[in-house]
This record gives sequence, structure tokens and C-alpha cells, in this order.
Amino acid sequence: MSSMLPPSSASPSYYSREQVSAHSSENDCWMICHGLVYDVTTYLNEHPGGVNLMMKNAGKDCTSDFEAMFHSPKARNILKKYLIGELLPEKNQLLGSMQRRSHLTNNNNQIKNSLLSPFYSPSTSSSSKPVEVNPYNKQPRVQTFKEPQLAQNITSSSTPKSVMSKSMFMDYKVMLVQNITSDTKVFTMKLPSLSEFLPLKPGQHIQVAFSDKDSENNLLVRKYTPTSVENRGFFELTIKLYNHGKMSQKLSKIKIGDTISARGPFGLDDLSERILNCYQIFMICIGSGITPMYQIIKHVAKEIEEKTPMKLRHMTLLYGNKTMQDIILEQNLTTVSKEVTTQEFTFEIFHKVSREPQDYLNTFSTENVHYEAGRMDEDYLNKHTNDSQADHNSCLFFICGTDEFVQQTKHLLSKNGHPQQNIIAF
Ligand SMILES: Cc1cc2nc3c(=O)[nH]c(=O)nc-3n(C[C@H](O)[C@H](O)[C@H](O)COP(=O)(O)OP(=O)(O)OC[C@H]3O[C@@H](n4cnc5c(N)ncnc54)[C@H](O)[C@@H]3O)c2cc1C
Ligand code: HEM
Repeated sequence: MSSMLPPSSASPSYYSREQVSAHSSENDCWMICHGLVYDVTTYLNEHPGGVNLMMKNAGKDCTSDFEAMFHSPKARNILKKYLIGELLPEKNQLLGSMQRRSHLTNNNNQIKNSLLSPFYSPSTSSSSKPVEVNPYNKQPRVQTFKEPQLAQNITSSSTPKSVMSKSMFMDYKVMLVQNITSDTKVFTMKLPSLSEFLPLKPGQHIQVAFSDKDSENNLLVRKYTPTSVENRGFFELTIKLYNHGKMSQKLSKIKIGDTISARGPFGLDDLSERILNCYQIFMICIGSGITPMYQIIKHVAKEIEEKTPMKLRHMTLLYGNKTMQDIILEQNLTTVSKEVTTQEFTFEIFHKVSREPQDYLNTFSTENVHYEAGRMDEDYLNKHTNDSQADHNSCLFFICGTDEFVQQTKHLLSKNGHPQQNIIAF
């Protein structure tokens, strides 16, 4: 391990080249890549290109060496795990830091990796404007406001107590806005500290607010489920925008550098234990109802990667959309399914697509990912949920969608004898 702990929220997340150069040994190795600072100490011995090449760059800027070799999207994702801060810009270099971050994605894999990436080329965002520059000698600015009114431009001079509060809305700077389907955007927001996570358990959500004179208490509030899990320094919201939706209209105008107010987390108690201790999970959702499911899927994937002992053997996602274009997070889901499926564990995805012909859908199906034409009706749900080898007590069901969809699905599952306490609706 590095001799120096990652910076706490009280220490700066910005380092000078001199500070980085002090960490140049095998026991304590930092590197700069595209203006960001990484503590790669624990990765040195795992590096497929060897320790020696890494050590040549210890305490230095490895950008040109890193780019001179082919480094895959996987390598760029690995790198993100070790992010500890940003390089203090030298004089006359106060450009938006977003511009230095596109190395963490691979052009051919932009959509595929985008949701895994906090740092994405701004060219895909709704705005090409450079981001506002942070005052690099301070903590990132956090504006707060108390209900019922949004406070205007209150700048916190002290370090925030927490990265998010349940009682008070805090402002988060938008680092990135990506269109992932014709009506769905991913908003990536910076946390006040690069070293901290959003304290979110699987299935929990946050509230987003905008001041709005037509809403109760002049505040428009909606719930959203972050799709990023345990990422240091940022969080992501995946939001389907409706033409006439009140919040949708506000969010459709958001661009890089703006702020979004949020508080939380709220919702269900920690489901982690229940998830890992059942035999099979069924996730049944439509449209943007995928967001809590994705959170659960990522949670399970992480536990599998960490070899956490678990009884869970099967994960089944039944996901309904109108067209192929509407499927949110499709690539990400397919990737996770491939990654986690082994002889001991399966993750199968069943896409139900109501407005595409079956022969077209057949071209997409693979071993674990199936595409079927039609609506998610009773027969379809019965076929999949009654198939399980497991007894009813060891299956957990998660449902998310419109109220009508949730009620109908709950009713059907109860009718089929599944205990109420095993049916969880978001
Ligand atoms: C716990 C929880 C978590 C949520 N997480 C997410 C999330 O991660 N991502 C996300 O995109 N949404 C999520 N939602 C839904 C979100 O809170 C809003 O309801 C949604 O963004 C619409 O808000 P709006 O103000 O734009 O629309 P509104 O002004 O509230 O509604 C206007 C019109 O939009 C349409 N509409 C609104 N919601 C739906 C819907 N669900 N299905 C079909 N049509 C609809 C209808 O035509 C409606 O009449 C979540 C909801 C809950 C309860
Ligand atoms: C700083 C963090 C780094 C990470 C996380 C990283 C990660 C990786 C990964 C995952 C691979 C396997 C191939 C791939 O998936 O792309 C790889 C290969 C390689 N890396 Fe790095 N790398 C880093 C830095 C460097 C640096 C500074 C160099 C210096 C030249 C370097 C040189 C190489 C070489 C030569 C290979 C090819 C190995 C082979 O195929 O034999 N890497 N790296």
C-alpha cells in the first residue's frame, strides 16, 4: 500500500508536479496522466506491461508513454480506480479540466464505456463550451440551500460535512452530459471530494430539485436512482426526458458546468444481505425503470469480483421497451452479463420489445441476452418467473415502471404464490 492515504475531504484534491514527484518508489507510486493524478502503488505488480515500465514513470507524467502503447478501454477503466486528484494547472493553463480527460474513453467504445466513465469527451455533450475552471487552491465549490427555497449562490467556505445530505439540498457541478438514447441522458456530477463515494445502498434513490414558481413551495422535486455505484468523486443519473415533463424540461437545458441540486439518499433499507442470500433474483422493469435494477446488477457484479460468499446463483432481468433504440444501458447490461456469468452463476437478460419484428430481434440474441417481440404481458411473466428451479421463498423480485405496471406485476406474482415480502417495488 501507498504510505500516504488518499486525500480525505479535508485535504486538497489538487497536487503540484513537485508533490507528485515525492511518490516515486515501488511502495508509494503516483503518476500524472492527462492532468489527473493516480496512486498506482497497488497496481504496479499487476501491470501486464511489467513493473519496470511503470517505475520509469513513477512520480512523473506518464501521458505520452501511456498513449504511445495501445491501452484498451479496460486499461482506462482500471486507471480510474486509482484516481486521487488533479494536477494543479501551471500558469496560463487554466483550461477546463474536462478537456484533458478524454483519454479515459476509447473513441470506438464511447457509448459502451460512457456509463462506466466519469470523464468523457465533451464533444458528445449538449454543450461544447469549456467548463468553468475551479479555483484550484480551494475545495470545489459547494452551494447549498434550505427548503423550501433555493439559496442563491451561497458559497460554502468550509469543507462540506458529507458528500450529500438528507435534509439539505446541495449543488453538484455537472461534469458531463451524454445522450445515450433519443430521449435519455446521463448526467455526471462531481462530488465535493474526489476521494469520496455517494453513500448509496442498492435500490436507494436521491431527490433532485429546481426552483420553480409553479410548484409547491416554489420547488420542483423528483426522485432519481444513481446508476453509478461506489465511484470515487462523482455520481451519475440516467434520466429519460419526457416532452411535457416538468423536470424533464429543466434537465434538458442542463449543460456542462451548470449545477444540479440534490439530497439523499432515501428509500429502502440496505438490501445487500437479502440480495446475496437468496437463490434467484428477478428484475422486472420497463423504460427508465432500469435504473434501480442496474444499481443492483452492478452491486452483485462487484461482490462477485470481490469473491464475497453468496447463495445467489441466478439473476434474471426482464426488461420491456418499445423499440431497440429505447433500450437504456443495453451495452452495459450485455457486458456485465458476460463478465459475471460462470458455471456457478448466471445472469440472463430478456428484452421484450413491443414495436420491432421478431426476425429483426433474432439478429441480436446471444447466449445470455435474448430479444423477443411483444409486450410484457401475463403469459410472458408467467413463463419466465415460473421457470425457476428455486422454491418461492428463495426468490426475490424487484419491479420498476409506471404505477400501473408495478401494480399489475405485483398482483400477478402474489397470485402465483410468491410471498409479499419478497416482492419489492421501487
Ligand atoms: C424511486 C424513484 C426513482 C426514480 N429513478 C429514476 C431514474 O433513475 N431515471 C428516470 O428517468 N426516472 C426516474 N424516476 C422517475 C422520475 O422521478 C420522474 O417521475 C420522471 O423523470 C418524470 O418527471 P417529469 O417532471 O419530467 O415529468 P412529470 O411532469 O412528472 O410528468 C409529465 C408527463 O411525463 C410522462 N411521464 C412521467 N413519468 C413517466 C413514467 N415513469 N413513465 C411514462 N411516462 C411518464 C407522462 O406523460 C406525464 O404525464 C424515478 C421515480 C421514482 C419514484
Ligand atoms: C498508469 C497506469 C497504467 C495502467 C492502469 C495500465 C494498464 C495496462 C493494461 C490493462 C494492459 C493490458 C492491455 C490492455 O488491456 O490495454 C497494459 C499493457 C501494457 N502497458 Fe500499461 N498501464 C499503465 C501504464 C503504463 C505505462 C506508464 C506504460 C509505459 C510505457 C505502459 C506500458 C504498457 C505496455 C508496453 C503494455 C503491453 C504489454 C504486453 O502486451 O506485453 N503502461 N497496461
